[in-house]
Amino acid sequence: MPNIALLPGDGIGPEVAASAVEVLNAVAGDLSFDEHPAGGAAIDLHGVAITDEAMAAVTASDAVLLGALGGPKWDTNEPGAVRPEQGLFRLRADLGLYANLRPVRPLRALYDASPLKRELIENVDMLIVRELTGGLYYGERGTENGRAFDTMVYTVEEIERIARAAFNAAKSRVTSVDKANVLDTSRLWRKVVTRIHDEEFPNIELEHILVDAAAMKLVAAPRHFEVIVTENMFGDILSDEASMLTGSLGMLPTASLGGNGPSLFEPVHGSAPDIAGQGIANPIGMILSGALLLRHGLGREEQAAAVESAVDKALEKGIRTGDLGGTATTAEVTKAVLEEL
Ligand SMILES: NC(=O)c1ccc[n+]([C@@H]2O[C@H](COP(=O)([O-])OP(=O)(O)OC[C@H]3O[C@@H](n4cnc5c(N)ncnc54)[C@H](O)[C@@H]3O)[C@@H](O)[C@H]2O)c1
Ligand SMILES: CC(C)[C@H](C(=O)O)[C@@H](O)C(=O)O
Ligand SMILES: [Mg+2]
Repeated sequence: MPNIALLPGDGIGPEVAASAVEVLNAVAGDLSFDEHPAGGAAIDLHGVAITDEAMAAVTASDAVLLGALGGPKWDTNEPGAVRPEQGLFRLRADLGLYANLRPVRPLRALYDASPLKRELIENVDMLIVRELTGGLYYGERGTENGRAFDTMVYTVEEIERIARAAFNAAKSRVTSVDKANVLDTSRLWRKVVTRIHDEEFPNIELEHILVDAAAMKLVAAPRHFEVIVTENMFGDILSDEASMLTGSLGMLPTASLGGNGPSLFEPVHGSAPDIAGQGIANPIGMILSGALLLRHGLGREEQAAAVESAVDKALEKGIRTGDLGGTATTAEVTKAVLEEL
């Protein structure tokens, strides 16, 4: 019986996590869920964003399902203060999850929900491979004497392994996104990605694009992209931008892979404090994260595909939450997906 560590988190996290659990239980009857507070919920209870006990349970689990962490209640500008996001950083780092896969597949039923023209997004099938345990998020930082600093560090080994993850995921083309006209880390990134390509993946086409131009091209010609590989913060920003090809930030799932233990699955979106507690959050990004958990976390391709197909069919029938221009509640969308399963 696979044991799933469930970290619903804050804001809409628990609302959408409940939907994903319902769907996972419907498609796979043999999962057990072991729930722990994380983020703001853990700060309120224990004063830390994730406890050592929760980390031990997570480490011993078969896969981790996370809702979202954070919110205005715990926002502070005090340097060194405990913040909900620290729970996320500890999970990613301690589990060694350096490869964050963010698939962007606009569904036909939602072409009209995107602010982009239909002819631009038709047949887009993109994967953003975001480096997740390096760069600015994990560099030395500080605030002192009226100045603050965050440092961006990448090692050759960190770039090699994320490059391999991207080339392995690609059928024909990888676009590496950097800022090599400015940053030393990006110049190293470009050099290492090129070497891994030339030595190990010569049959895949490799191109390099600067991040500012990539941000433009993502909305001007999204079909151009198959696999995008990029450093931690560029990947964070570009994936929220890319979510609008699908109609809403609430649509995108992610898989964080690469460690020796369990992998972690969470939607791209955050705790959405502006709509939390109303039962109107879009649960699809979270439900699709459950599908990625079945596929990458438990090796259950058939069950993963069944969830994805149920989501497609439910949306084809017209049900939508407010972020997609509809009026359905989280529970109604979840029920519609369950009916298609
Ligand atoms: N992985 C995570 O846990 C994660 C990710 C991103 C942000 N956050 C945190 O969440 C908090 C809020 O951040 P934010 O407002 O910048 O980003 P957000 O992703 O929470 O919300 C941005 C906008 O998108 C909407 N939205 C997001 N998900 C939605 C959904 N499922 N259905 C409908 N609408 C949805 C929100 O209502 C909001 O208008 C912050 O504390 C941030 O640090 C956490
Ligand atoms: C909450 C925040 C720290 C996080 C990140 O930047 O990694 C989120 O935006 C994400 O995309 O998972
Ligand atoms: Mg983000």
